[in-house]
Amino acid sequence: MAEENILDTYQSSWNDFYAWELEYASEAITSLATDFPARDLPDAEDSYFSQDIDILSFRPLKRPISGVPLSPPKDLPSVQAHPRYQACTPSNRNIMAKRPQHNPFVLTLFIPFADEPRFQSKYFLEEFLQDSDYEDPKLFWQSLADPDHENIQLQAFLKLRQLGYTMSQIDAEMVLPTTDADGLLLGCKQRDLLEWPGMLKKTKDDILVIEKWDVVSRVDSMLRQFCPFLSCIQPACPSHAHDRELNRNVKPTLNNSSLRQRIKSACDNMCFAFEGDEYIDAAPRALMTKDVISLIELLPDELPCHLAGLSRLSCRDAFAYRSRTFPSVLASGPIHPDSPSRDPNPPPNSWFMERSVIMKVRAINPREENATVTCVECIAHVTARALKAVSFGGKAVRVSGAGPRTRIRASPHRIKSDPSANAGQLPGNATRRCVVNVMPGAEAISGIRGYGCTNVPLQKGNIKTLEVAEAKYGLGAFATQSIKKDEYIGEYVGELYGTREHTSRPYLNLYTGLNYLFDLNRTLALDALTVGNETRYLNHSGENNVIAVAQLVNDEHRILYRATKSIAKNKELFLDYGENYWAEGSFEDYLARREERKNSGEGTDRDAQQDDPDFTHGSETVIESEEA
Ligand SMILES: C[S@@+](CC[C@H](N)C(=O)[O-])C[C@H]1O[C@@H](n2cnc3c(N)ncnc32)[C@H](O)[C@@H]1O
Repeated sequence: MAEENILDTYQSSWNDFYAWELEYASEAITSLATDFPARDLPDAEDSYFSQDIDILSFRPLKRPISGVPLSPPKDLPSVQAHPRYQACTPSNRNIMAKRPQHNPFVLTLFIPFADEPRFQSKYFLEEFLQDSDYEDPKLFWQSLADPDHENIQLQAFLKLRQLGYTMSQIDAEMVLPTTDADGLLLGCKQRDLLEWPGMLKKTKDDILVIEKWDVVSRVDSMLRQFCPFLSCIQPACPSHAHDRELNRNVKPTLNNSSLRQRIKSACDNMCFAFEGDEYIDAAPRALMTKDVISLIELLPDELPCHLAGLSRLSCRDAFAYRSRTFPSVLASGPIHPDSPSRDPNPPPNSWFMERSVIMKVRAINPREENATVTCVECIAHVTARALKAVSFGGKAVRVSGAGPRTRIRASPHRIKSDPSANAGQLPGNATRRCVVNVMPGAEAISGIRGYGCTNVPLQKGNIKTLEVAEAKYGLGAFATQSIKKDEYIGEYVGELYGTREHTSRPYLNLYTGLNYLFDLNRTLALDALTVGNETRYLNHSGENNVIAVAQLVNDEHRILYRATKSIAKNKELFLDYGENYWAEGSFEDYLARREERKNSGEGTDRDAQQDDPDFTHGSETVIESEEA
């Protein structure tokens, strides 16, 4: 009986959801199916779009789960698809590609272009298998987890709760995924579930009856599914890729001064780096709720900047509430003798202030020792204590006074540089001093040469709007306004991965004739095939009007596009891809080389590339320090 009721409830949730969702999805997709604007092109006859265009049409859903009959959805309109492009997820920043697994099972959902004989699926699968770093991997079909199911199952669960079923009764029938740690509620893949008319909304009471729906479980599940850096919402975020376990019942090991030592960059103007201990009493009491206290108790050594992201407090409030929760953190010196705050190479005391001051004192000549300058744009509530060890041009500077007209003095001894600044393959002499949120005047001095941080436009995201339209070589990027010489255009973003990983990508690129790979250096590449923005549409020309420049921003190696000459409105933007880009020739050349190697027992083209120190497959960049 219980099983029947659960099935019925599941069925009705399913029907309600799809009665709404198909129409919603249809509207959303129809609104995307716009025509590209027509342009007068010199070679319109070899237009890329003379090829067949697929028609995407919706079909009624099959029964998605055995035992749950569905009422057929109503017919939906056909939508004309864009020309044959693989999906491009708009993104304003790089994301880490999935790393190759040391796993005997290589999973695939489908083989792209499998119905086209020229594609040669067997070769693709050979390459695809090499994406695993396991010696003898085997290929498996992967079943697709539909995100809609989470919505429906959660809805059914809430309805059953309302009918008086307990969690263990629901679990016992095994119709819905179980509610334990790996089950429906805590294993939920989505943070934001869709809402539809008539759905049961989770009220505060509903949340309370779900035994594990407390802040500890939520944080725990977030740590398992998303970036371990709590305030970051990117799954598999490249900048914060480190493992972290959730500690329970732990006491803080860092006092406030150790926390201050740990901060390498301020999160915003409300960062605790700007506040002294006097703020602890001044912070508003009303915001210090039970959930906030649970969070602080759960993560007692978390930086306030991270706690702020999770608790939706300002960083300085998170700092104040931590100090109130654990009054011992006010003591000076490590709280425990083995405290991790005993960093052998702690960053300079006023690391953050160092950066803000550097940007404001551009009148100083870095070669001039003992010059006294006035810090004209220092943030008003900077304290003299925080400014005691600032540096400029590699020289330590002394500070006297505080506030907007703080005076700083250069002295001949060098300040110790941050030991992690050159970790990884970072370009040239790039440094990471230029952090934009703390430099209100930075845009004014973000010139190409001379004083200032050239990476500021990247950090600010001040991009030029580009129009993507049909061009001589497929789609191209066009200026929607005139762009001046040396102006910043945008950032080339994509999936970040090792040049030796994802060996099946180049095969696909050669087949489609569309290659969005961009070598960052000899070991790292960006691929905008499935994740990117308008800059992926810049075509190649030897007479380019744009160059790509590698820059370092907050520890990350990023690609900035800049105009090399003035570009009039409506003109196409071109980049010089460099010789290596075209080195592999056509798909047919590649297949012929491959056959030849196979017959002579020499292995694949990829093996040859691995042995070739000069092999690269992306565009070339200019490497530039972020401080000119
Ligand atoms: C980074 S994408 C540029 C955008 C591309 N046109 C599109 O439609 O998505 C690079 C691809 O554009 C095409 N392409 C760009 N410049 C070209 C050129 N000068 N000659 C021939 N093909 C070009 C090639 O197919 C190349 O793999």
